[in-house]
Amino acid sequence: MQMDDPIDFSLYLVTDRSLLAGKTYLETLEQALIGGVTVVQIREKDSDTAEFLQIAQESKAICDRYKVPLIINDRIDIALAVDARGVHLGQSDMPINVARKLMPEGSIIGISCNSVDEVCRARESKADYVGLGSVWDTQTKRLTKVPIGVRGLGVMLEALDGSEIKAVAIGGIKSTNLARLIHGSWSHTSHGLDGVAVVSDIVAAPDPKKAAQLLKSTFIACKKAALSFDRTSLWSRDEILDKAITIMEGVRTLNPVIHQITNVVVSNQSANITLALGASPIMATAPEEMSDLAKLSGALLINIGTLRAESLEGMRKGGYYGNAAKKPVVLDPVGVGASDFRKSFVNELLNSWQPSVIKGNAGELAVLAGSSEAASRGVDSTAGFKDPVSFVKQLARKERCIILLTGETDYISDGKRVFALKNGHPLLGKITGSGCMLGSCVASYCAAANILVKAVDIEGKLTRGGDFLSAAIGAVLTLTIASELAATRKDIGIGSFVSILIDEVAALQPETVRRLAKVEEIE
Ligand SMILES: Nc1ncnc2c1ncn2[C@@H]1O[C@H](COP(=O)(O)OP(=O)(O)OP(=O)(O)O)[C@@H](O)[C@H]1O
Ligand SMILES: Cc1ncsc1CCO
Repeated sequence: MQMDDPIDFSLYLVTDRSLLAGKTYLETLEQALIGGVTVVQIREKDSDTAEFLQIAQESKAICDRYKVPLIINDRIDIALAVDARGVHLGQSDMPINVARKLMPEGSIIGISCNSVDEVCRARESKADYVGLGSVWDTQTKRLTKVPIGVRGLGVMLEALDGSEIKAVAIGGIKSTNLARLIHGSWSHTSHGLDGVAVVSDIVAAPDPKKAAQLLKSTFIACKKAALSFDRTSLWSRDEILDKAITIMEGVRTLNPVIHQITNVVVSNQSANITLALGASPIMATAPEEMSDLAKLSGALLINIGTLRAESLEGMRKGGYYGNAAKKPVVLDPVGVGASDFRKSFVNELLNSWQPSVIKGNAGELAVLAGSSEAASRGVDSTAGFKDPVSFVKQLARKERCIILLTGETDYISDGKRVFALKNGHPLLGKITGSGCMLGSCVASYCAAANILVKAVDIEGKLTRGGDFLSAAIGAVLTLTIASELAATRKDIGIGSFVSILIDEVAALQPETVRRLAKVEEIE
């Protein structure tokens, strides 16, 4: 191992002797190295110099044996004394330019950053890597700053675009939340993490080798899957329409169970439209049954329309188990702009799991994107975007999922391509829950799409297992074309429209969809 060999940051172990579970510190370190840790940082916040030095020397000898670089937290004197590969600094430790002068040429200097400003300063000071965190709340460090969550990492990574600086996330990272971290942190400019820093999931594990192996393989698989999001489907508009129709027929023959955690206003009409599509609804909210339902169902819809504090646990677990079971999860952030409660709730959910599709009206999606451009009042959108095409594309890239923006024209993007769908009838805007029913259609179509490709695509299942772009397009076409047919009925009014719409969905023929579809790709 030479001083100028590039460091593999993928699994960065930060030590903490207070968390050891049975094994000695050195045994734990060695097991972690055998398990695949790629870089080690010795953090000894409570040791005196002599003890720190001894730990560092012993750690260095073991790391050398496994050809893994050693980094010392904060103490440049200890780093020099043991000939460590580098130092890791906090914001209130020695400035990087001073540390650079003290350390031998070619040393690695990293710094902890909690904000975009700190990342920009690290970039100006020419840090070699940044430790971004804390991602989640953690027991291993007394947090002085609010956790940034996975969705706060993307903007920090974006601030490193065009630089060679590596980035690792830190804070509460475990094998169980790693998938969410990798996907959710990806910036809309396609900048991903170079690695993850882990403390307790390895140090406090009964089997540190196994823990490290699991973290490493999960990191590699998730990074590969996250990269696959950048591949867009190459099908033409007509092929996508064919696929949407195949999925429509697939729902009718496969009858997938669609688990829906939805609002109390629309629960009944959502269950009925799911049946009309040919799928089988189960409306269930108890956190205790989320794991079983994820295995049983083909997809999950999470709609926050009538949120309560008690809803959080079920929705958090639902999405988590949905991801774990590789089932599509559709998020409908109804009225997210109406209150801070809804906003922080959705943020919390998106920090816990990866949606496959997010659907919403302009007001809702503007809030998710942190944009003030589109206005809303309660659950209704009152104005749209000047440039909906770029908006959906950017948001799809940021959230790394399909975005469906509803309105008179619906826009659907996978982050690369955008389709505009112009079917529908003004009566859809007059009834309550048309968007919510559309959420049920999207979840049903994603379930069928996921089953239809199951054998083909093993990677990237988290967000891209099925052809969710075609599924979302098919779902919109089904509801909106059915609405056009329903509206032609004699004496139709707001009340009867809902029932007739459900009848038309059940009776809709694939040829009718093909004939009436107004889908165009926007270049
Ligand atoms: N004026 C309209 N003309 C045509 N289609 C419409 C119109 N208004 C809504 N739609 C269709 O209705 C579906 C639901 O979209 P909408 O934007 O109304 O959802 P929403 O605001 O979330 O609804 P809700 O909050 O009532 O559930 C979309 O597919 C959209 O195309
Ligand atoms: C009216 C309403 N209020 C909360 S959810 C809902 C259904 C339409 O979004």
